[in-house]
Amino acid sequence: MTDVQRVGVIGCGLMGAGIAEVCARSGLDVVVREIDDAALAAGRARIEASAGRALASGKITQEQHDAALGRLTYTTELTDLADRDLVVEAATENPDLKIALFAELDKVVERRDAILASNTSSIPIARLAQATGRPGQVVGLHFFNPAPVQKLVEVVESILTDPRTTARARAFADERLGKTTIVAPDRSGFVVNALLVPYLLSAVRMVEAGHATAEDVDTGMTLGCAHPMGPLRLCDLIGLDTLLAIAESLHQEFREPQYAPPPLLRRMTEAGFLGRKSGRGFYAYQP
Ligand SMILES: CC(=O)CC(=O)SCCNC(=O)CCNC(=O)[C@H](O)C(C)(C)COP(=O)(O)OP(=O)(O)OC[C@H]1O[C@@H](n2cnc3c(N)ncnc32)[C@H](O)[C@@H]1OP(=O)(O)O
Repeated sequence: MTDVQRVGVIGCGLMGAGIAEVCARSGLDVVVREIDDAALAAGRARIEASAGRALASGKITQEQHDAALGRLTYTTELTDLADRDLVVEAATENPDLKIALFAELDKVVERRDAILASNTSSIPIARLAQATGRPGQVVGLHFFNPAPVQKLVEVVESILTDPRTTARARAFADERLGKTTIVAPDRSGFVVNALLVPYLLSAVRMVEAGHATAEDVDTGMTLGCAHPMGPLRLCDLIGLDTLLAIAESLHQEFREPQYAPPPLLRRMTEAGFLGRKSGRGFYAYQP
């Protein structure tokens, strides 16, 4: 059984918002922390839009919708996470930022056996753990986008993680959030991205080389292989900046050409074509 009741979520971008929503819809008390008021308001709007969508499609009742939103508190102060049983960090994929956050969290979170988790998809959990005085309590909880829809959570155990923390993190995600967990190694890409990213990068290279259009690649994979969405739409959903960060991390770790980010991915990211979240990636999106 899980002993987690009070959850903190750091970062309310694509992933943080989804994770906070999943936790609130599972009956947990959730404090969401963002860096400033504007980011907080944007994150809140993201959560409310997604919960509204679940309500409109009949997935949840009006009562469940209202109760879930009522369980969320928004703050810009990290100290408001002091009484949390579990914190999931879902800030941008910047190692220095995350290391600094874990060092601060270590000072702030009062319960010494609280679980300090990261949703990182590319930064070693052991590196984050070492920024704290309780490395055994640090674990990866890697959700998939959109978090309210995708059933999987990778639980990433570092060489410093106490196996009891892994077991508690799994119980939390399996029993409390109703997800299915797999235990993944603390190496870049874990399990899913190690397989998925070379495929996505291959699709970008195909478009870059003029081998096929984005539309044709996507139609090929949705209708030919029954994938729910084609690889270029999926790049746009993940965010091209996030995909670039993951590819760079995989390439740095393994030095294999399959992980090398194609120049087109870099140029698009530099130009601010980040996919759905910026309104333009391989496709254009309505705001
Ligand atoms: C990069 C990493 O580190 C890890 C990753 O995240 S890798 C990315 C993993 N994700 C994927 O591979 C996504 C693959 N795609 C899909 O699963 C689906 O295409 C999709 C769920 C995104 C959209 O599904 P769809 O059938 O095309 O669209 P749609 O009918 O609008 O949505 C299906 C359901 O998902 C829900 N949904 C879609 N997008 C959502 C979102 N952003 N937030 C919340 N719910 C969402 C909808 O409400 C809908 O629910 P109902 O069936 O109850 O109505």
